[in-house]
Amino acid sequence: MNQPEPHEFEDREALAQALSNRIATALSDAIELRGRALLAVSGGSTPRELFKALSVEEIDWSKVTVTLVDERFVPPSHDRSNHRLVAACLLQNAAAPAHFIPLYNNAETPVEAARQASRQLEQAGDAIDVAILGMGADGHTASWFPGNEGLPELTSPTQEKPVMAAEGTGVPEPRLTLTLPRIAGARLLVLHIEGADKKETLDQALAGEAVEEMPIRAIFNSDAPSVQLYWAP
Ligand SMILES: O=C(O)C(O)[C@@H](O)[C@H](O)[C@H](O)COP(=O)(O)O
Repeated sequence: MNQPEPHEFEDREALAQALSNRIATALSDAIELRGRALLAVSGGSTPRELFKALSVEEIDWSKVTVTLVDERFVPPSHDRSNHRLVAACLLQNAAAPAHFIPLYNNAETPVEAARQASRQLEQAGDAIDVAILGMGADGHTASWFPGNEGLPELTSPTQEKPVMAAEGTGVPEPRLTLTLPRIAGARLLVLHIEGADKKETLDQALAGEAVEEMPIRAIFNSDAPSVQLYWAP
């Protein structure tokens, strides 16, 4: 199992600032090299301050495409929508001109929505320049939930679909999620977690093997670049 490279901060504000600067530099480098940049962010509650810091970074956001690592199967007007969070906190200020690719769309089923989102993502570039992962207290990342019967497909190193539908026990709505090869292929892969409890969860994940119990292990078992771990208490 590959160990992450740790970056620890005294507080969450310092983390948000440092991580925002690092992402902005990586996006600028990608624009310089390839003329465009692709950023995939997670939702949930952790990244809110990071998004605000990132939204005022002075880079050429018109050349940046933002998408989601995962999404809840709800429209952007819903208060659990990750699209809504990103629109409110990240696609603002200097970042307003960025292009956004949603995973949720008007398709009737999550499977069809995933198919449509996959098509759009395939047009956005061969690899993600920066992917930011979060992690839940149960060891899930993206929408790869413990015990989900679709997990082997979502975390297969040979999965060709970039986006798939997913579910989790006790998770209120179906999900749409990037699959392992798309995330592991990111040029810069960051795990952003906060609080002592999540650090303990991560230590537990790094100490074991069973992906079905703690799906984040699939990342550390993969040939992803060294995961950059950003943590603050
Ligand atoms: O939509 C989501 O819920 C996610 O993208 C998910 O994978 C998230 O990163 C973790 O559940 C951590 O969530 P918190 O930051 O809320 O703890």
